This record gives sequence, structure tokens and C-alpha cells, in this order.
Amino acid sequence: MPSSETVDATTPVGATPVGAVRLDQVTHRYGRGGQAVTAVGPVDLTVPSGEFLVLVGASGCGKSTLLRLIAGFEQPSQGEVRVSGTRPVPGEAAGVVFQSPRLFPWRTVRGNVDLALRYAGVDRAQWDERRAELLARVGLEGTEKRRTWEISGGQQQRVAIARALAAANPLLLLDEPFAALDALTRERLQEDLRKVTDQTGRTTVFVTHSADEAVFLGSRIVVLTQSPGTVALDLPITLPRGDIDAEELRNSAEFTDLRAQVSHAVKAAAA
Ligand SMILES: Nc1ncnc2c1ncn2[C@@H]1O[C@H](COP(=O)(O)OP(=O)(O)OP(=O)(O)O)[C@@H](O)[C@H]1O
Repeated sequence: MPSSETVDATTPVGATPVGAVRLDQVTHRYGRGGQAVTAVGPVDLTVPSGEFLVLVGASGCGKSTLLRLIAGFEQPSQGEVRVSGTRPVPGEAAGVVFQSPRLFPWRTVRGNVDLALRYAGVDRAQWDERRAELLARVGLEGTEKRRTWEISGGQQQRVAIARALAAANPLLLLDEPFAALDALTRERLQEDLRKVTDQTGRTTVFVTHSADEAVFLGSRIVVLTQSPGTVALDLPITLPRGDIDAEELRNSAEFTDLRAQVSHAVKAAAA
């Protein structure tokens, strides 16, 4: 569905596709000397433009570390990380959504989104249109004037997603964004995120503990081993995307089989 938000993933022949991620023999250690902890690696991973990759694994296996490396928040101890063919610059390489929404509490919904539009360098004359479009995308029409404490946790996380989408950034990184939400809100947000990323064509890397969430969202799932995190399973997900009945999909035999497969792989990788 083309719109001003749609990321143009068309790329000249021979160039690195926009939003594509490449990790070559990446290892990351925290600390030095005898205190050093190898959190991940070595990891080789290529995420093509437009893919929805979900990283799954037990607590402490290095999922957040991998995401932070892709965002450019951390530099790899060894190996190379590339986003659209270049070294990721923090704050520029990707839109990032964390477990807690991290909104500015003294600002309204509108103020939070506008700040993201300003950082994204969007011309002020376009803010009204862009803000309305973003809020509609995440199902928050009519909330512009509300303070962040006047909206629910799920709505706050929707604002965080709108903010991350504010830049015409081809890469979206999400670190357990729905973990603190109730089951029903979580399912709704999963459905909306699936739709938004499919519509905007963004490359997405999403971290979760949940096999269920991974299978519903991902076009591909990577399960990580425990300490240090390496790739234990790399599974393409061929479930239908686009205009789907979410309930039907969640209840399908294929979905149930994939969930069992991922769940088993996570347990085996953590053993
Ligand atoms: N800043 C840090 N300093 C030292 N060690 C760290 C730091 N951040 C993470 N670690 C360690 O690196 C390893 C991987 O942590 P990371 O947070 O990436 O895992 P995770 O899979 O995201 O965990 P969780 O699912 O619990 O959030 C863990 O052993 C953790 O203790």
C-alpha cells in the first residue's frame, strides 16, 4: 500500500539493498580481562530488505546485545556489522522500540510524535499530515492532545512505534516491546505491527522470549544458543501474510506445528 511512509526498497543493481542487515563473524564481549563475558558470537547473519526477522532465545542468550549491535549502540569486539552496506550510526541506522515506551511524560501524544518528526528532519509544514498518518497507522486517531499518563500501556507502546516509524527509516528494531502488556492487548499490537511492517516494507528485527509471538510475527525466526549466543536454528516462516484472519491463522495446524518446533528449539538451545 504505497504512501509517503512506504520505504522505497528498490535498489540499483549491484548495490546493497536499503535496510538490509549483515553480520559477519560478529562476537561481542562485555568487560575486560578475567571479567570479560562473551555475550554473543560468532554470528553470521544476513537479513534481506523487507524481511521480518524474529530473534528468540532464553534469557541472557544475547538477543538484546545483537539488536544493540545492529542499532550501532555497541561496537562488535570482533567482526563486522553493516546496515544498508555501511556501519550503523546510533540514532540514524534504525527506529528502535524498547520494552518500556520511554515517552516524554511532560509532552502530549502529539508532542512526542512531533519530536520524532523533528529529529527525523521532516519539514515542519508536513508535520500535521505525517503525524495524522502515523497515529492512524498505529490505531491512535484522536489521542493527539492526551498526556502520556492519560493513555494505557498499550497505547503508550503504540506511540513508541509511531515515533520509531517517524523517520523514513528502512530498518525497525524492537526489543520485547509487548512483554509488559496483557495478553489481549499484546495480540492486538502484534496484529497491527505485522500489518504496519508489511505495508511500509521496512526490514524488521524483533526480539522476544515467546515462540507464539515469534511465529505470528516473523517471516523468519532465528533461535539463539545460550551464552554466548550463536545461531541454533534459522527457520523461514511461510505462513500467509497480508490480509489475513489473525484468529484463523493462530488456530491453524501449521501455526501450532511451527510454534511447537520453535519452542522445542529454544529449550534445546538453552539446555
Ligand atoms: N552492559 C553489560 N555489561 C556486562 N554484561 C552484560 C551487559 N549487557 C548484557 N550483559 C551480559 O551479556 C549476556 C547477554 O545479555 P543480553 O541482555 O543481550 O541477553 P538477552 O537474551 O537479551 O536477555 P533477556 O532475554 O533476559 O533480556 C548476559 O550474560 C548478560 O549478563
